[in-house]
Amino acid sequence: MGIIERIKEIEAEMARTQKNKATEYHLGQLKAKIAKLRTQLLEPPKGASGGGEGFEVTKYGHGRVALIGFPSVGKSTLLTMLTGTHSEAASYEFTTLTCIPGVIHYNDTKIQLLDLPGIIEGASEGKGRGRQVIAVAKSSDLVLMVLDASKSEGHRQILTKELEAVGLRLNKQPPQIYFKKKKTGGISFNTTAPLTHIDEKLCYQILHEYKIHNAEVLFRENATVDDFIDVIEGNRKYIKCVYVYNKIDVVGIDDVDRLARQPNSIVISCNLKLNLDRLLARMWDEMGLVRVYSKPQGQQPDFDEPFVLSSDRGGCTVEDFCNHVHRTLVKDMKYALVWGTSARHNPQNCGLSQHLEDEDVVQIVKKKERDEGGRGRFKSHSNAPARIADREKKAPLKQ
Ligand SMILES: Nc1nc2c(ncn2[C@@H]2O[C@H](COP(=O)(O)OP(=O)(O)OP(=O)(O)O)[C@@H](O)[C@H]2O)c(=O)[nH]1
Ligand SMILES: [K+]
Ligand SMILES: [Mg+2]
Repeated sequence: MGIIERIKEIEAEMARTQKNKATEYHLGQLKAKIAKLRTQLLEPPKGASGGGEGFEVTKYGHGRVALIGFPSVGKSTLLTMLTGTHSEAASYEFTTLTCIPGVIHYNDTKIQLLDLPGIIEGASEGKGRGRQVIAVAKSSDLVLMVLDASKSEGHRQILTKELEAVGLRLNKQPPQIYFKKKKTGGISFNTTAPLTHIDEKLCYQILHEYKIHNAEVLFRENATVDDFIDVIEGNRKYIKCVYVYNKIDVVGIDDVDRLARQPNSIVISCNLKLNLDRLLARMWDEMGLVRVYSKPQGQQPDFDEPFVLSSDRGGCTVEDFCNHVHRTLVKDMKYALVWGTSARHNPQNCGLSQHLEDEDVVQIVKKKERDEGGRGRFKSHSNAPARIADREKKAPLKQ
């Protein structure tokens, strides 16, 4: 029997099994069995080299966003509208057959947007080009799940399930569970929060299923069986997802209103160019990018060329900023002067661990240099983002 058939069989058994206290342990074990099989399914066949032809696109810009959705929901139309890069759009399904990259220029940053072939139910098991498409989704910082506002609302659940089946976790934080395999010593089980979904015995059973007999387990939150399995598997990818309902030009206002109120959702129409600005702003917010302007001593900062940091990737402390500018800067820094929302007063004298916020201005004072001690001040720069100009009015940027 193949892996997919075995997964189906276990799923059927789970569906037959009533959920109650007596079956809880058995169900937990079945969940672990499925998770193990799915992981096997994802392993590339022996001797295969990569696989996803046409799908390996080089990363570019400050972040990557993938367009995921059923066929003909308008992914390619959207890519063309947002990036100006043409991607063939047509009324028949599977118009797009590979990964088409485009670039969004927004807030002085560049975001790579990837158009992809449509995926269908069963994608996670290799139907269509599902596996390659999902691999691209996994490599992204944000998924835009494009949905057709006029089609079944079940599509959202089906696609979410497909992505979860291959280890993607949408709009979720990693579970607060410490887990470490050991060589000896048996299982040590501790918890700092009351557990209502799982108990020690069930944890042991799941670990047994994984043939793990020595490990340290610490639950720091009221996590579920699924959370625990995710932590054991360890290969989960936690990624943000915005559900984009396109084609609202063909549905009634009541439907538009209902869809717009779904969690993490936005409604748009490519045909009528409706709400595309809001989509861009939303995307920007979700990416959590932090623009930092570098100020050379005694000069204006260059407000056209931010250094772009990210709290999700690489971090956004003064140290991360230094590493962006030059690899020896951390070593040479005496302290940093920071203007902006992260500063308690302007400028604040900061160390390497200071967390920077979007549109902060940073001057690195090197060990050998003497800081200018309040000489000169910023003139508001013609291209300066409004927030910085405002801030300057309130608290002039000295130094
Ligand atoms: N009514 C309406 N039609 C749209 C809208 N956006 C796209 N379409 C149409 O939907 C059809 C499919 O668009 P595509 O951009 O090819 O969709 P896709 O998701 O890239 O499709 P595949 O590549 O085949 O998966 C085309 O006929 C588009 O003109 C919209 O906002 N409203
Ligand atoms: K199409
Ligand atoms: Mg397409």
